[in-house]
Order: sequence, then structure tokens, then C-alpha cells
Amino acid sequence: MKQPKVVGAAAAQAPIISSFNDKIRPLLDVIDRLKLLMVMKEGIQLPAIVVVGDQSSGKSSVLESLAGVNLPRSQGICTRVPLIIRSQNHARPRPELYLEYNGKMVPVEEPQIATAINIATDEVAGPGKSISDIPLTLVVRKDGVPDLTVVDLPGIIRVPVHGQPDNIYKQIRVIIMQYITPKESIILNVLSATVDFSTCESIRMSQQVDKNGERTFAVVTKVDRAPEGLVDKVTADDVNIGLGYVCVRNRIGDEYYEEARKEEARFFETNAHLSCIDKSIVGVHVLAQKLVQIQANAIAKCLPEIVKNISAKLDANLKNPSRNFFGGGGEFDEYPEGNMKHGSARFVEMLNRLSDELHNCEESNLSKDFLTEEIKGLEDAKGIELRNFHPCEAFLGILRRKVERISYLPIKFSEKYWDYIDDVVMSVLTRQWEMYYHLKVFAKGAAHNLVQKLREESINRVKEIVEIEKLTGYTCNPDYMMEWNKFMNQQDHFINQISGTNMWPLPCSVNLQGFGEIQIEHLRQHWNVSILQQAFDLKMRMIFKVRLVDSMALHLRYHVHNLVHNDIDEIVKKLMGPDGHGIKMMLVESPAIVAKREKLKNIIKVLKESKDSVAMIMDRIVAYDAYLV
Ligand SMILES: Nc1nc2c(ncn2[C@@H]2O[C@H](COP(=O)(O)OP(=O)(O)OP(=O)(O)O)[C@@H](O)[C@H]2O)c(=O)[nH]1
Repeated sequence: MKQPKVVGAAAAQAPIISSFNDKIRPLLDVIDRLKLLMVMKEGIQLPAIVVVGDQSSGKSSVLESLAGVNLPRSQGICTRVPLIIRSQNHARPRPELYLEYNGKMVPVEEPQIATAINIATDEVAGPGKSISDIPLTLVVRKDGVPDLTVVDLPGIIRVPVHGQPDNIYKQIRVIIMQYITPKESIILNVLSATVDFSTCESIRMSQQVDKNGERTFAVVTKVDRAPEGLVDKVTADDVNIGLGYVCVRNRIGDEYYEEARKEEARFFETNAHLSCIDKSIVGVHVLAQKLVQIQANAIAKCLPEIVKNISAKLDANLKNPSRNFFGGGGEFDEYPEGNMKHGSARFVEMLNRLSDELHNCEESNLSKDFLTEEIKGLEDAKGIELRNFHPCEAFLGILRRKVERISYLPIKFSEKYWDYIDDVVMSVLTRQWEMYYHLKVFAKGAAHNLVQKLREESINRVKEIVEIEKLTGYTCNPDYMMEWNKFMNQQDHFINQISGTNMWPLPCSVNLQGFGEIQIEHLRQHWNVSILQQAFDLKMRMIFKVRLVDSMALHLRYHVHNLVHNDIDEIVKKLMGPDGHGIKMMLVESPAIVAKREKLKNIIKVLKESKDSVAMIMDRIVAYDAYLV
């Protein structure tokens, strides 16, 4: 096989290209520098010429014509990863080539380029036919090549061949879209002259992101295979290519590049169908020239926007570093208030539940046993008369038993409530002191001990409240008396229903406000109006449950108020130490936060350097604009 003699597209370039290169090089340098600084990771898009085309449309052939190197070419899929080709004109006779991938920079000899790319592709995408979006970069420094950076992407395959994953089309589409969607990208659509352009998948894709073709440029390949009707095809422009067409004939088989260029020129001169074609849209040299110009325009157009974006990002990072720690502003400031509101609502909710539980645990079987306990208590202490506010032995006996039966509920409640308070305090301190590891650990430890101490005191106090209720049937609270009166108003009706005078059949139940439907048949066995009346009275005096919930609510609120307003102060004083020395020791940041802060510093450094690089070039843009005029 004849080894292709590599000569770049611009070997025979017109003086305009080399003069153009002088202007474009600094612009490209700044873009390369921004790429090296990885500003894209900070969400800043850089201009790029992205090559797309259907499978075997001739993308690699076009690129090797431009960069003057021998890229892998085949009839099947061969571009399996994005290949960024940076061609740079240099005056030294010996070309310099290297491949950058996976953090490596591998020098390559020119004849081994295709093999080296295949090896690198296997390493990045795995052997076989699978594809990957991790790019390889090929740097070509060579005399006579245009200063261009282009990205070659895998060709679009509709039907997977043996060994390719079933979703290969989807995978390739995702990679292509990722590269052509940013408005900074110029889309170089490679179209084979042998096909109807409107059926090309690459046209469909580029139209999705660039409807009017304002940033789409087309290169038509294989013109030697289908010259007939080509002029009409490109002048009709049915597929909306805004930046225009260039038709080329690439190297065929083992042709030398020089031979290929000569053959191309001869072909466009002599072919009967193409001899009349406008010469400003044919040939690899013209393609190189136009791409350099399009690239320079794109960079010049984007740079002011890039400068603006870099400045905005820099400002945002400098002004509000806390956003980087808490994932966007706002929630940290709102946290304590939100949490307190949440806390109060939770407390009321928990108390309501306690009240229900206290009521239900006693009254669940009251429909069958209503007043049984009271009647028994009265019979045991026969002859005792009840008067308002006058405790008697029967009443206190029953009261004691009732309180004893439910005493576990308020204790359980206060344990649960203090557990909740502990959780809230811990989560507030975790959030508040996230950045300061030592401070966080100390504050959490101290607060936890404090909450545990209060919890113990509080539970003892609740036990005391329960004991007090066992001894006291007395109340002077007018609300409770009103409540008692309301219940007592139902007494006559209740007794009548039990006596059943002039009623047939005898009613089995009676509805009592505050108690619901009560079974009464069992009460007829103990028919004694006086005992029934006294028992009813006794029952209605069991207002202690309401009072229990109230006392607990007041007590717990008081303790939590003290915790928030006074006791936390104690923790802070301890933290400060006698001379305020302690706090300095505590303010050492946690390792995770140190890492985050370092990352933020790096971002700021990258952005500052980027800003400087771009600032240096801005005057050149003015010069470039003047040059164009
Ligand atoms: N006759 C002729 N053949 C060409 C021309 N351009 C490319 N070819 C041939 O078309 C075939 C495919 O070319 P490639 O450059 O590998 O196509 P590709 O689009 O890079 O392929 P994938 O990346 O695999 O999709 C090769 O055999 C080339 O030699 C041309 O202008 N004329």
C-alpha cells in the first residue's frame, strides 16, 4: 500500500490564509486556554466547529484533508468517540503530533496516527463497536495547515450491525445533541452528494437545534460519484444551510494528498456537470479558508458574552460563597423560623392527640359499664352526701383509681415530647454549625446533655402533677364548673330514661352529650334514684383529665421557653470560655468544608485567570474587526 504523503490543505494556501492565521491564532489560543482551565465545567460554553454526518458520509476524509493527516477511514463505523482535532500552523519542517486522552499526552508519529487513534478509542470506549462521549484530542502542529479546532463525532447509524448495542442510534444521537445544542457551536454538516440531502438524519438533527440554519455550514463529499444535478442541489438549498455549501472531492483509496488536490482541481475544471459551478464553493482549500473565517467570526461574536458570563460567575462566587455550601441561597435564613413554627404546630397536634387518648382509654367500654364504678364506690361508702366542691371519700377513691389507670399516658407523652425537642435542637445545631466541625460536636453534646437533664426534671414534674390530681377533686375554675353544669343538665333526662316511667318498650340506651350513646339496661338492676343521681354527679366531676392536659401544656411550654431563651445562653457561655478563647479553637472548619472551600477558591482562580486571558484578547478583536472591514 502506498503510504500517503501528508501535505495539508493549506500547503498551497493563498496569502490571505496565512495573514488570516496571524489574526485568528490569538483568538484560538484564548479559547484553548479557557478549555484547559475547564471553564465549561462552570457552565460557560465555548465556540466550536462540530462535524456531523450520516455514517460513511465522509467526515473523517474531510478532516484528514483539512489537517493533512491520515485518520482512520472505513466503510463501517470507525469514529466511536468525539475526536477534537486542533490543527495549528507552524513553520518548523518537522510536524509535531500528539494525542490527549484520559489525562495523558501521547506523542504520535505521523504514519501511526490512525493506529494510535484506534488504540486510544479502544481505551476510552472499550474494544469492539461500542461508543463513548469521552473525547480524544488530536493536536497537529504542521507547516501549512489552517489554525482550526474541529470536533469529529460518530456517524449516525440507523440500524445496528453485528456487535453493536441495540440502542446505538440513541447513544450517538445523545452525543451529537450534546455538542450541537449550545448556540456557540457551529455545525459542519457533511453530506454525501450521492444521497438526497433532505433524507439525511444529520440534517434533521441540526434543524432541531438550528431551525433557520444560521450556524449550519455544509460540505458536500463524493461529488465525483454523483456530479449530475449537484449544482441544482446546492443552489436550491432545500435544507436551509444558512452559512453556505462547499463541494469537495476527498482523497480516494491510497492517493497522495497532493495528487488528491490536483485530481480535485482537475475534476471541477473538466467535469461536464460541474464546469460551470461557482469556483468560490468548491475545493478543500476553499473549505479551509471558509472554516477559518467562520471560526474567527464565531469566536469574536462569542467572546464579549463569554467575558460577561465569566464576570457574572466570578461576582456570584465572590459575593455569595455560602450559596456553594448550602446549595442555593434562602433556605438557611428561613430555617430557624420555619422550624419554630413547625415546632408549635407539632406541640398542639401532640396535645390534642393526648387529650383524645385520655378520653378514649377510659370511655371505650363505657357503654356497657357506665356508672358501674361510681355506684360501687358509693355503696362502699354508704350514706355520704355529695355537695359541690366538697370532696368525699367515695369521690377521692374513684378519682385515685381513675388517675392511676391513665397515669402512664402523660408520662409517655412528656418522654415523647422531649425526644422530639432533642431531635429539633440537634438538627438546628447540625445545620447551623455545619461548617465548624468542632463547634458542632461540642454544641450538640452540650445541648443533648441539657435536654436530657430537662427531660428528667420534666418527667418528675409530670409525675407530681399526676399525684396532685389523685388527691384533689377541687376546682374553682368557672370554665370547669360551666362544663359540669352542662353535663348535669342532662341528669333528669338520664334518670327518666332509666326509670322508663310510661315508656314501652323500655329504652336500652340514651344519648349523652360529651359521652355519646350509653347502654342503660344494666343500671335498672341497681334501681336507687339517690345512688344513681350521686353516681351521675360523681362521673361528671371527673374533669381532671382536661386539667391534666392543661397543666402539662403549661409546664412543657414553660420549660421549652427557658431552654430556648436562657439555657442555650449557658451553652454559648461555656463555648466562649473565660476569655473567649474557646470559640476560636472551635471555629476550625470540618475537613469536608475545607475541601468545599478549596474547590470554591479554585473556581474563583479559574474564572479570574479566564477573565484576564479574555481581557488581553479583547483589543485583538477590535483589530480583527478592522481587518475584516
Ligand atoms: N469517491 C469518493 N469517496 C470518498 C470521498 N470521501 C470519502 N470517501 C470514501 O467514503 C468512505 C467513508 O469515508 P469516511 O471518511 O470514513 O466517512 P465517515 O463519515 O468518517 O465514517 P464514520 O465516521 O464511520 O461514519 C471511505 O471509503 C472514503 O474513502 C470522496 O470525496 N469521493
